[in-house]
Amino acid sequence: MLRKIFNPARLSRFQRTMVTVSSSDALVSTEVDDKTGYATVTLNRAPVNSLSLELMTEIVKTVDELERSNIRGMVLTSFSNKVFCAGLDIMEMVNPDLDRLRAVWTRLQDTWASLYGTSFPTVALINGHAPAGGCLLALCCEYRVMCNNFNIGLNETQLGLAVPPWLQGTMRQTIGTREAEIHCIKGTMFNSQDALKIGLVDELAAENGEAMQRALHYLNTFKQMSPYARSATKLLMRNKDIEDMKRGRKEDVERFVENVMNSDFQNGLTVYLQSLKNRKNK
Ligand SMILES: CCCCCCCCCCC/C=C/C(=O)SCCNC(=O)CCNC(=O)[C@H](O)C(C)(C)COP(=O)(O)OP(=O)(O)OC[C@H]1O[C@@H](n2cnc3c(N)ncnc32)[C@H](O)[C@@H]1OP(=O)(O)O
Repeated sequence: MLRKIFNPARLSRFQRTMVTVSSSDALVSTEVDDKTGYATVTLNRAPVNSLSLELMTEIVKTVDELERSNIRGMVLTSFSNKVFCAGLDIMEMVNPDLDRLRAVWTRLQDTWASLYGTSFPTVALINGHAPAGGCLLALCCEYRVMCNNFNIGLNETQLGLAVPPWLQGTMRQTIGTREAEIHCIKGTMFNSQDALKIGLVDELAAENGEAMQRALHYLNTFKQMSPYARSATKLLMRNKDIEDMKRGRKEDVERFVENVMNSDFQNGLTVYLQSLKNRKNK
């Protein structure tokens, strides 16, 4: 069954919808161009947009609001021109409170489902590094434009985390089964050129302005197309994955909690955090 379908009857409402901008201290800010109907959603959590419970809650809220306002497309990007998103906030996993840890994983599932299942077209403008959960955000979008000289990939296994089945599936869909298996297991991080070669991203750009032009070009390809046919086709392709995730979500949360509470994982995390700091001090 289709979960959400673009409703052309609601278009007239959209045409009256004007520019929306969130407050300057918001974790996620949104601007809608009233001429094109395209929203630019900017992740705004300094320094590296790591996915805390609060940031993920804002992402889900933003996508839900955009879904209700009938925009014609969305570009997801970062305030920083160095890091698109550094993945899950590692601090959420250090000696965590169990209820909050469960909420974090549940919200990551929600973030994936809402971004992956938008009726409108989505482009990730990857203007910085995108490890793990950062790569996940990009994979949820339909199209990926990446700036040169950054890294992207699902490096969870390098951190001692297993990649959940729904995230593996999104990777499989993007780069194919064989490559997804190899690179999820290895936890490969790709530089921009290699990410393009393997199909993890669709286009490269020298800088942000060019990346935005390429992102808008993708959105413009749907200008003359029936929004109904477009979104119905997308959702018919994606809804089964979302339903599958929802069916197994409780077990998925418990696997994550077990993984994180394991003492080897906690020890590894301390070493990993220290290695991040040492790298910085070099
Ligand atoms: C079968 C089912 C099993 C269930 C189990 C499931 C588990 C699967 C999990 C799958 C989902 C996703 C998981 C994740 O996302 S884990 C997080 C992975 N992220 C990383 O490894 C990124 C680490 N960071 C970096 O590599 C670099 O910081 C980066 C390249 C992103 C940027 O480098 P840069 O030099 O610009 O910045 P700094 O390294 O100096 O960082 C600035 C400060 O930010 C802190 N930082 C960085 N990343 C994170 C993070 N992810 N969380 C929290 N904090 C982060 C860093 O320590 C610096 O802090 P200080 O200024 O205080 O030193």
